[in-house]
Order: sequence, then C-alpha cells, then structure tokens
Amino acid sequence: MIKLATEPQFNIVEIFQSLQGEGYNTGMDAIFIRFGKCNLACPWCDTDYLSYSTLSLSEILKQVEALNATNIIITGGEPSVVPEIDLLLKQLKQRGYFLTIETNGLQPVPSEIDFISASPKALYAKKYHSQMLTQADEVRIVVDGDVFDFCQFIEQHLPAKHYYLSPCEQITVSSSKTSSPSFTLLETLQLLGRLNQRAQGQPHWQLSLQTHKLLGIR
Ligand SMILES: C[S@@+](CC[C@H](N)C(=O)[O-])C[C@H]1O[C@@H](n2cnc3c(N)ncnc32)[C@H](O)[C@@H]1O
Ligand SMILES: Nc1nc2[nH]cc(C(=O)O)c2c(=O)[nH]1
Ligand code: SF4
Ligand SMILES: [Mg+2]
Repeated sequence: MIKLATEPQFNIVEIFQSLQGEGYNTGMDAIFIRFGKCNLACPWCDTDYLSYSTLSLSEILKQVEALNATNIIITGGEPSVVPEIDLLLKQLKQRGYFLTIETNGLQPVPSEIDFISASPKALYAKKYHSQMLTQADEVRIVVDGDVFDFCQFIEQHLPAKHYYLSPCEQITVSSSKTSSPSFTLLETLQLLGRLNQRAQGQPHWQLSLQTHKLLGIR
C-alpha cells in the first residue's frame, strides 16, 4: 500500500468486533477501536494500553471496513487524548457509522461522537475539575472502594441520561484458565441501595456488569 507522508498515524492496541458488554448499549454489535496510551493509570485497569502498533488512517479504515457492524466503540487507553483523532472520526462518520466513545471523562470528547460513555475514576477524584467533560449519555463508575461521595460529586458536575455502578474486576494472582473473574459485586449492590434510598429527585443508579467477561468473550 502506498502511504502518503502526511497521512495521520495512530497507536492502536486492537481492532475487533464483539458485543458491547457494559452499560446502556449492552448487547450492541460493534467494532471496537482501541487506542494506546492513557492519561491515568488505574491500578486495576484490565487493558494493556501500552502494547500497541502504529497504523495509518487508511490502514484503520481498511480493517474496520473488513468487519461487519454499523456501530463503532472508540476506546483505549484513553481516546480523548489521541492527537488528530477527529480526522479519523470524520472519515468514519462519512461512512455512516454510529460512533460511541469510552472515556474516563477528564477531557471533552470530539463533536463527531454520537454517544458518550464516561467512566470517571474515584481514585483520581482530585483531577476532575473545570476542564472535565461536561455532559455524557451514560456514566459508569467502577466500585473500587466506597465511591458514594464521588458518585454525588459526579451527579453534580457531569449530567447524564443514565448512571451506573460497575463492580471492579479484581486482579487475581493466579492466571489459571479455569478460575472465573472476581468482582466487587456485593459492595456494588450495597452502594446502589444507599444511592437509591436518598430523597426523591436524585438520579437513579443501576447495575452495569462487564457481561463480556462473564461470557468469556472479548
Ligand atoms: C479500559 S477502559 C478504556 C476507556 C477509558 N480509559 C475509561 O476508563 O473509561 C474501558 C472500560 O473498562 C472499565 N474497566 C477497566 N478495568 C476494569 C476493572 N478491573 N473492573 C471493571 N471495569 C473496568 C473502565 O472503567 C471503562 O469503563
Ligand atoms: N465486549 C466488550 N465491551 C466493552 N465495553 C467497553 C469496553 C472497553 O474496554 O472499552 C469493552 C470491551 O473490552 N469488551
Ligand atoms: S482510565 Fe481507563 S484505560 Fe486508563 S488506566 Fe483507567 S481504566 Fe485503564
Ligand atoms: Mg474492556
């Protein structure tokens, strides 16, 4: 393939097709484009976002078009900090894809995005300030401790249509293929109870599971 010298290049961990495993769009058939690098370093992060290769814009389009879905999930790593990502998103939009993004919500996201899934991180609560994302379609907070106060902070600063708590998958020492993932499910249910028993007028919180992990798919 002839590469134009000016063609934008992107750090890509993987491009694959699966079902959206989490949140409001659970079950949606989608192509995942996972970018390398992140502006946070969550200790329990389930993604090796530093193992990437560099692909040109046209190489990405070729891989995407070889798959068979009309929805694209832009993820990472942290896609909101990818330089020139808007050039790729414009090309995808022109081809008619519905674009959703998975973001930690520290930064605004490009205007080409149709649906924003924000997962702000309680561990980095102090980093959420005036520069942060100001609205989302859904918020999913990972329960890695008592995140009750952080949930209330996010309700006030990040208006969204849907609010979810997601159990944290614990990193286990054993990598045995037979062991199933372990999640903070009980803590998550207890927090849902506390959030949803507040006075009327507060957002209602729901459970979001990483259903792809329960199924053993990507
Ligand atoms: C790998 S992140 C990439 C996108 C973005 N950096 C973010 O954090 O939203 C994709 C999703 O996986 C979630 N996630 C990552 N590790 C997890 C874990 N151990 N347990 C539960 N959710 C996890 C994140 O909270 C986010 O919703
Ligand atoms: N099936 C599936 N659904 C997902 N939703 C968000 C994911 C992500 O890692 O961003 C993810 C993922 O890695 N797999
Ligand atoms: S912000 Fe997302 S990609 Fe980055 S370390 Fe945290 S979970 Fe992983
Ligand atoms: Mg994932």
